Amino acid sequence: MGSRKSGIVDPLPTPYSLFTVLNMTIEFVKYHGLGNDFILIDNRASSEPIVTPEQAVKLCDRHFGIGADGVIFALPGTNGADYTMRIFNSDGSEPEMCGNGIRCFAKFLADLEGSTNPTSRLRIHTLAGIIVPELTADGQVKVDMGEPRLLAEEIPTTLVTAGEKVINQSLNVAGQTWSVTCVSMGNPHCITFVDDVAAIPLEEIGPQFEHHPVFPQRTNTEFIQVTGRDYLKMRVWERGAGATLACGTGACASLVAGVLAGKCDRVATVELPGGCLQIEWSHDQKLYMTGAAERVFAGKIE
Ligand SMILES: N[C@@H](CCC[C@H](N)C(=O)O)C(=O)O
Repeated sequence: MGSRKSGIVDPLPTPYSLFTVLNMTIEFVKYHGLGNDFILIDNRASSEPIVTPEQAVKLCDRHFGIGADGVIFALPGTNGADYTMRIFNSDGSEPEMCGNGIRCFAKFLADLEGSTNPTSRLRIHTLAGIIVPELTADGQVKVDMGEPRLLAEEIPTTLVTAGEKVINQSLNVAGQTWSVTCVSMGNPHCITFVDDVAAIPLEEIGPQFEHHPVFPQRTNTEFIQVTGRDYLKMRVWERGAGATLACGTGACASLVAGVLAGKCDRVATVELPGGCLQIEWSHDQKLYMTGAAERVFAGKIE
């Protein structure tokens, strides 16, 4: 930015205020789930997000905007659901689902509705289907995340032929062969087990997994170190958001991959840089994720 190389001057960023970008006043609340942070917008008066993907990129900017991994909209429910959740990643792309985001969403709705009922369960319509979060008595949120999908076309990936599963398949990334397992939680995940998660050069290899040609819709990538049959350490490179402090769908997908590989039990703690999630792959085949979601602050762009 603004640097001089061989006589070419790169343009400096054009200054902007968020109000000029949006051209309207917007109220928002910032939440995080284990440091995976989101701007929540009350969009109940309209069935389309009131912010465009391009505007969301600017809201998420950590230097010129509010700063977040994504923007989440609370829209009216459809097909019998109580609400609809839509989300834009910080690069403006729209994922099907977000695990940490839906816990924040449940807290946001409780705040909007003034509900403190610890047993309230909501049916939330997402692009990954109906997801059911529930506020627990200890202030956490437990989410019925639905069933994982394992077929190549459901991920989607071309790593194996349609109808097959990707379990411990070789994938060449950054000149290295990785053994990967792919799981969809509505959104795509590529999981690889490593001896030491701390040693993974995430910023360097994360983008190479994300944009690998075998993933036509890109992918989220999880690096997992198994430290016990009920304890996984995870680092994540998220599609459309980069290295984040946590990923709820990624933690669920990683537990499934661990069970399929015979490396862990069906109930485990997943430790992420931002904290821990409790994940269960129940015998009804559904994933249940339990963890924190915290309100950070409320604001108004004007
Ligand atoms: N952080 C989220 C996942 C958000 C979506 C992801 N970046 C994608 O594009 O699929 C989570 O907690 O699940």
